[in-house]
Amino acid sequence: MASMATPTLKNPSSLSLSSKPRLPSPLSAAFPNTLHFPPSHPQRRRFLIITASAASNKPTVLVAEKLGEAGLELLKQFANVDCSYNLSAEELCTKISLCDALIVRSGTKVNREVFESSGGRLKVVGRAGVGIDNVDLSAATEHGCLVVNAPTANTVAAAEHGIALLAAMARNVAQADASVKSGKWQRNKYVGVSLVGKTLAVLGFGKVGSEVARRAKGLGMHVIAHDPYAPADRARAIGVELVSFDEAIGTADFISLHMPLTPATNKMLNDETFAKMKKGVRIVNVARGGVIDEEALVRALDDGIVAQAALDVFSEEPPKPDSKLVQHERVTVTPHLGASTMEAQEGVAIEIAEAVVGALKGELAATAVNAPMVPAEVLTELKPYVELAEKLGRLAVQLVAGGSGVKTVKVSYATSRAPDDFDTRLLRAMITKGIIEPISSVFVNLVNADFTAKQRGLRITEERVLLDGSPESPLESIQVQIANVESKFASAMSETGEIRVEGRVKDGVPHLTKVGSFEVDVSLEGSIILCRQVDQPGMIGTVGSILGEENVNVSFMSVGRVAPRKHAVMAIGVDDQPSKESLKRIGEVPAIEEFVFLKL
Ligand SMILES: NC(=O)C1=CN([C@@H]2O[C@H](COP(=O)(O)OP(=O)(O)OC[C@H]3O[C@@H](n4cnc5c(N)ncnc54)[C@H](O)[C@@H]3O)[C@@H](O)[C@H]2O)C=CC1
Ligand SMILES: O=C(O)C(=O)COP(=O)(O)O
Repeated sequence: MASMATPTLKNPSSLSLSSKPRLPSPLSAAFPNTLHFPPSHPQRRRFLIITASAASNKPTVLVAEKLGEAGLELLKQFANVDCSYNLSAEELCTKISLCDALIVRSGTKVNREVFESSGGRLKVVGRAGVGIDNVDLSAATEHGCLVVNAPTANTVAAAEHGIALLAAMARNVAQADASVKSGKWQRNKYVGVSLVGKTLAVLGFGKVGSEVARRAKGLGMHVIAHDPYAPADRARAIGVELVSFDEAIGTADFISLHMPLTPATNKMLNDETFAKMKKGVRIVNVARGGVIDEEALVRALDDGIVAQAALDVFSEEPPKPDSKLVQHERVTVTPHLGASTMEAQEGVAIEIAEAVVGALKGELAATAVNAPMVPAEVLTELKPYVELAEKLGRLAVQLVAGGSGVKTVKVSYATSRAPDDFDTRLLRAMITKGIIEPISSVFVNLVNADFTAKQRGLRITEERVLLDGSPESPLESIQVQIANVESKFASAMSETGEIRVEGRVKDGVPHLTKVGSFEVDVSLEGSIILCRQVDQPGMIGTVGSILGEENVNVSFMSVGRVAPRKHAVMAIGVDDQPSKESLKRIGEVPAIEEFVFLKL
């Protein structure tokens, strides 16, 4: 009849490291893994050893590629900074297990092996730049590692380099320079073409693409663009017409590439697409080498379809010295210099240092690449609900009878906010965390919650119950139901056969307000004993005095009943864990039909 939760359950309070102060950020709940390991977790042991030997409890940031001084200074105020450039893949994998964060540019492959080698310690990868094609985002997400980038500080530098290559290519600057330096004076050989009046097709009309377009218009070019996701009004605002891909490549005298490298853009320019281009087209690539099939480009150059190309980026960097493309007479090359101005590098370094420090503090970075970006003010507002969500998940899963696999969870949010004004991703992640962590060794955070749920075959469906009234508070209540399982506390089952717990936030504190079909009201602090009893006088006193005799402090008691003198559920909040003996004594009270002790 009476039952207790398994002793292996983890308690969030046991997750915090006493040697490491809790960070003051209100958002640390979203990234509890940045600070907390349960006592049994191997990572905790390693962490303690490292902090002890480092004689400080600062996190360690590995900076694997050259970063501007201002960014390094920011990092050093918060972390131990290890600047180790030119690491081999093997060295990186060895070092990474001692690091909480890694900062790279485009020259470091942060692949699955890196995340696996980190042993769970790596919390954040900062890409000091835009393109994150060198970071295995799936592996990062699976390992609960946040990836942030610095998306704005090098935009102008990349655009200026695109324009520099465009002009240099059209006037054969690089070839003529090499010729003069070799003692020649070939004025007729290096006659160029003019830019004014020519059509430039910008492929990828994002930050860099639109800055290139703006500058090209200043040079008197007719600019068109192709970007399936760009808003037409942004293009119109700078006098650029958005056209189809075929129209762009079919009418352009010059093509400038500015899309990210993704499976969809990989080798976008290939034999087939070169064949659709205007004969004599000139191509600039400051995006990524992989968006061009480089062998096809050599063929297109040799066939006269492409008159010239100017390339800052290559599918393999550095390219082989004898690469036909690099050595081609009509190709101008630079060694991935798009972002390399003094100004951009200082800006990027500050942008990435701030993002990495913020993430290590448990804040959500506005430049998160593999996690929902939730604005800081929304997070502050949601904080008590985040806590409520995790605790309801923890309670619900502890009510499941051993052996029943948890597969189907239904979450209902009662809110008067319109759907587009109420983002549930953070709450869903925390419910997932609450459900999964007590029954596994996996650590769940906002980054890996959906992935972990999917991997475990846990299906979480969400519904909103729209309430009338003022949308001042984001949420009235959260209900978590687990279907197709048995409960070790039969009274937790709803009329429709699911384990059901419901809670709300009162004065900023999460409360449990419903168990099964019983209304209760107990603040979700400490731990909880739920008892079902015959509703009769003196029950609160009886159980209270057993706990008092055992020196267990009761923080809250609440009784919910179906009807007077029938069954009632008593919820008792306790500060300390009662001994087995006191739980046994509670179970022996004749009027108590069942009870369960739940850790929060
Ligand atoms: N060479 C260098 O040093 C630098 C290179 N880059 C590269 O430039 C790229 C663009 O950077 P931003 O403009 O800052 O990024 P962004 O994200 O602002 O712009 C990328 C644009 O490409 C568009 N796009 C996506 N798929 C497309 C497709 N199939 N066809 C056409 N357009 C598509 C997107 O809708 C977006 O508007 C980065 O991904 C990076 O790879 C960026 C900075 C420096
Ligand atoms: O920001 C980008 O996407 C870039 O390509 C710049 O690369 P880098 O940081 O100079 O290696």
